[in-house]
Amino acid sequence: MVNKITVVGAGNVGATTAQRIAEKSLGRTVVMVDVVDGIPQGKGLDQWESAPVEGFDTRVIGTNGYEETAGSDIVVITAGIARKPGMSRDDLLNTNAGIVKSVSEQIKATSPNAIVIVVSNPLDVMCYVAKQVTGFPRERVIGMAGVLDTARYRSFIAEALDVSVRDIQAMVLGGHGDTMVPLISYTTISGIPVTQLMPREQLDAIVQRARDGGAEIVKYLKTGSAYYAPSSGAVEMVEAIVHDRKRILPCAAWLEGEYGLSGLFLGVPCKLGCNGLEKILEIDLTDDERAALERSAQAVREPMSVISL
Ligand SMILES: NC(=O)C1=CN([C@@H]2O[C@H](COP(=O)(O)OP(=O)(O)OC[C@H]3O[C@@H](n4cnc5c(N)ncnc54)[C@H](O)[C@@H]3O)[C@@H](O)[C@H]2O)C=CC1
Ligand SMILES: O=C([O-])CC(=O)C(=O)O
Repeated sequence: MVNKITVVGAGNVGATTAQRIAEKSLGRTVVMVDVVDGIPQGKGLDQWESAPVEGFDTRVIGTNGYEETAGSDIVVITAGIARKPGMSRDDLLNTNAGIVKSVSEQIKATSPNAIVIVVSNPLDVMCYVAKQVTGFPRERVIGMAGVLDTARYRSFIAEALDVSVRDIQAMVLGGHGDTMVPLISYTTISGIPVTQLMPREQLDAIVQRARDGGAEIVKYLKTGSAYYAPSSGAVEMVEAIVHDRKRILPCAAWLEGEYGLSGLFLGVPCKLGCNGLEKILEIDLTDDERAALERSAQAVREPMSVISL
């Protein structure tokens, strides 16, 4: 385990992330920070009181300031507003850019060596804000979206084929929005190409459902967006880093020429280990997949261009 993991934002995603980190004993201490007085303190205490039953020794604390977060090994940023029915993730842009900017300034000042995992939406642009404001190298600013989008895609395929989710290998690349790029050519069931087990029409419907996966939950919840699967996604990345697993996971990474793209965050296959982003894998894509990735990049560049930092 590492010494300290901070989760900024003690709302739905943040609090669930903190509890999952504690239950997996990934850090000696988990610090939850939020601007609302009492919420991180109350949730942190409540989580710590679950420790004797769950059997973890990770101390969970909540605070409104950054003193207790000083020297964190990993910081997960979940601060920001969530969308409601009828909104796109880009509708959160201005509000969340301000929030992620102020959070990033605090992280830079108090945890200058941290690896930052961004969750706040619109994800790819918020990663850019965090990287610009902290000035951290790209190895230490990584976005969570691909793991979630892929988990949704995998869960739908497992359900349709009535097989274990464990046996579905897949990757969803691109931005975390309507233009995300599920890679059918790399989707296998224990090594068997999915196209051998499912008619193309059914697969296309699953791809579309995965793309709309966030909106599907928003429609049900009405007051906010998904948090169980998103927190699982963030914690899978934390775990890969804490245990130096060298996992290959789809994450938002700052591109410097990979896939012919530069100067933006986009979901690509990444190797995660104790140094954070250790490598971006450049895999072969079909012409359609490459074109879809380029469209997705364009959809990230547009909101990026209107924010001022
Ligand atoms: N990347 C992804 O795949 C996903 C991203 N999200 C995004 O994560 C964010 C959080 O979602 P939820 O937890 O459901 O929202 P929430 O509303 O339940 O929690 C957000 C929390 O952030 C806090 N906050 C606001 N400003 C802050 C600041 N300056 N410092 C610290 N805390 C601050 C709020 O007080 C609130 O407790 C949203 O932007 C949402 O769109 C959610 C799910 C998946
Ligand atoms: O849909 C949203 O706004 C939250 C999110 O990013 C997701 O659940 O994929």
